[in-house]
Amino acid sequence: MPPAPFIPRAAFPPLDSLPRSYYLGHHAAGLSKMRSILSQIDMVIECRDYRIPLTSRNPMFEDALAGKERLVVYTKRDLGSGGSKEDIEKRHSLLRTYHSPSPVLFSDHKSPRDIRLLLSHLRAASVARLNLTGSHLMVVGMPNVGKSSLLNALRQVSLNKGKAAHTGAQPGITRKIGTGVKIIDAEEDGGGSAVYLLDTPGVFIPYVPDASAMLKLALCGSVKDNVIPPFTLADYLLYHLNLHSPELYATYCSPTNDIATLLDAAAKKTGRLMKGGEADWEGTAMWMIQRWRNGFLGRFCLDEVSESALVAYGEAREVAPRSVNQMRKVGKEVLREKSRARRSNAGGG
Ligand SMILES: Nc1nc2c(ncn2[C@@H]2O[C@H](COP(=O)(O)OP(=O)(O)OP(=O)(O)O)[C@@H](O)[C@H]2O)c(=O)[nH]1
Repeated sequence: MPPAPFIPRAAFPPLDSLPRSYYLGHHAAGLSKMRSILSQIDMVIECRDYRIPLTSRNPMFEDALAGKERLVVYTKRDLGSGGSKEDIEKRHSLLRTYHSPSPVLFSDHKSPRDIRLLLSHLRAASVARLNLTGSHLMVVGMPNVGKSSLLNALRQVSLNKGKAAHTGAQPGITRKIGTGVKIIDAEEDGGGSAVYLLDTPGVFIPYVPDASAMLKLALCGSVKDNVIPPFTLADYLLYHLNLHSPELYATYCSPTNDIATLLDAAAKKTGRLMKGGEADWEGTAMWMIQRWRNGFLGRFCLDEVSESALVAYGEAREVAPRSVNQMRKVGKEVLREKSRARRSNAGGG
């Protein structure tokens, strides 16, 4: 008798005890500073992660930076662009319509073509502004979405200059708003004034109401890796790998819905063993998550981008202003709670 076909999990088990916040002091301070300098800014570039186009939206930006010319850039395009050309074009077209009238661009920071397209958009917008003192732009987005990498890439391709901003694989590398960095030189004969870009710290959402959204954000690196246990995150990754193709981990084991089986097999194969020969689950889970983040374990989106998903998302957005206020309240409470805990730790120890 042939073996029964493998059936992936249709849903990830609910995790009520999962942390739902990663709102830090420098996030709140960064957002407040952005608000205070907004009048000096001509355009906001809002970065979102291509793998989670809906989940990486931070409604607080829309609230705090409302009324400014806005460009949406989907970063890390290369990490989510598996699938057919038609599928990718359909996804892009849906996202463009969804954000209209704000323009939308997709970028891989290592693709000179993507960066040149972005530069020509920024140059055209700057020419239209007729601003003799130069255009001043600000890049915003969730932690680790790729803001500083984008700034460096724009500067490198446009001016052939080295890194101006620190980047890293963990969130929170940029913690303060510095000064604008030139990314486009002024051109003579009315060709446009110089363009400066201001990097900002990533800002997380004070409270993520949906556990699966928290898992997606953590898997994409918006949350520090000690917030969600690596075993849970690897299990969530396995859930998505199975929805795409169990072939993605075929070098380690046959299709499975059991993360322990996959971690045991991968640990054995890669030598991630502890004393006594037992598999190092935590180390192997982290290694597997990094492999996916670097594009070596499938390149796919975690958010579904379809007409119906966008309609459902748009309906949820209708209530956004109220939720933003609620989120702010929860965010403040989270910060208060943290400082209370710090004080009582200091007092007790
Ligand atoms: N594959 C790929 N990786 C990217 C891309 N853009 C950024 N990265 C990587 O993503 C990680 C985070 O990039 P950063 O530019 O530091 O992110 P950030 O948004 O400035 O982070 P914060 O400091 O938390 O605000 C780094 O490891 C980058 O190399 C991209 O387009 N493709």
